[in-house]
Amino acid sequence: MTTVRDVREKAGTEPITMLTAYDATTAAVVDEAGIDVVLVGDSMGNTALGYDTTLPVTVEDVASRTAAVGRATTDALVVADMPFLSVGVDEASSIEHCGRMLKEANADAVKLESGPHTVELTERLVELGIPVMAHLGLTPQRMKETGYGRQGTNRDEAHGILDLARQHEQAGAFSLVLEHVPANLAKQVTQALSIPTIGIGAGAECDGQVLVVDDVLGLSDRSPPFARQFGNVREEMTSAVEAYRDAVESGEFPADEHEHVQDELEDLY
Ligand SMILES: Nc1nc(=O)c2c([nH]1)NC[C@@H]1CN(c3ccc(C(=O)N[C@@H](CCC(=O)O)C(=O)O)cc3)CN21
Ligand SMILES: CC(C)C(=O)C(=O)O
Ligand SMILES: [Mg+2]
Repeated sequence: MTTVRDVREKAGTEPITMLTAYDATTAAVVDEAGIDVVLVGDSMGNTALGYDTTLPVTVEDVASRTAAVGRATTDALVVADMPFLSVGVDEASSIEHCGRMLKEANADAVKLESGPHTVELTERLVELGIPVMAHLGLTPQRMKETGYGRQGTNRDEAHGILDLARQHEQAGAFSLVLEHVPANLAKQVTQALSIPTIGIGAGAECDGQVLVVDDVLGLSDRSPPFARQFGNVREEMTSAVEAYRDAVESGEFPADEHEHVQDELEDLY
């Protein structure tokens, strides 16, 4: 069982591995492969749920997927990614939504897309016993405002990210995702913090790395420029489904070994 303490203590020692999963089958594969952290990402909006963005994803979507992932996971830490507007609107509903992930969905921690508005909230959640992973740089829930481009590309923006990183560490976050920022910014944030940084499109100097599992497997129709495809699962799936279709259409499936004949059922009429 990986704990938030294990993850925190890995900072500056061995690399932390994190991948998303949105269902029990995929989570079992990720867990058995020895990945440290399974993130039930709101990227399920773009992947499992078929939306164009993460914005329509609900607390219910993340809670039910987190519960499924948790049932299939024995070793990895399970982190629920809080969807758009589930936190930050007001303190009480933010705490309630995050609390549901631990109480109902059995998550080990929550991740919040962070900003100036999540510093006090992070402190309050941690105080209540809800571990928080922070997330800075590209925060896709703000895509209407920022687009999907690289963040922290000028000194002002970079200082803003470094500052917020420090504030979230101070507030008690146990780790920080840095998304789509220059490698030299991610390196300096990593050096400035004692909690681990987990990068996605943030260079090699973070304490860990995360990617969307569909991108890693080769399941996505579109992937960000920073992702790497490590397999061809979509091709594998396509060839299996086509082989099934061909076998049914040709009468080759089901064959004798897949059917059962009961003697006394001959001559029913
Ligand atoms: N499958 C998948 N993988 C992801 O990594 C991912 C999701 N979905 N959904 C949620 C967010 C969205 N992400 C994205 C999506 C697109 C770019 C991208 O194409 N960036 C280009 C174009 C920038 C622009 O449009 O301005 C770039 O060059 O930065 C980056 C991150 C990362 N996340
Ligand atoms: C890519 C990670 C960091 C994420 O937030 C997600 O998958 O939703
Ligand atoms: Mg997310």
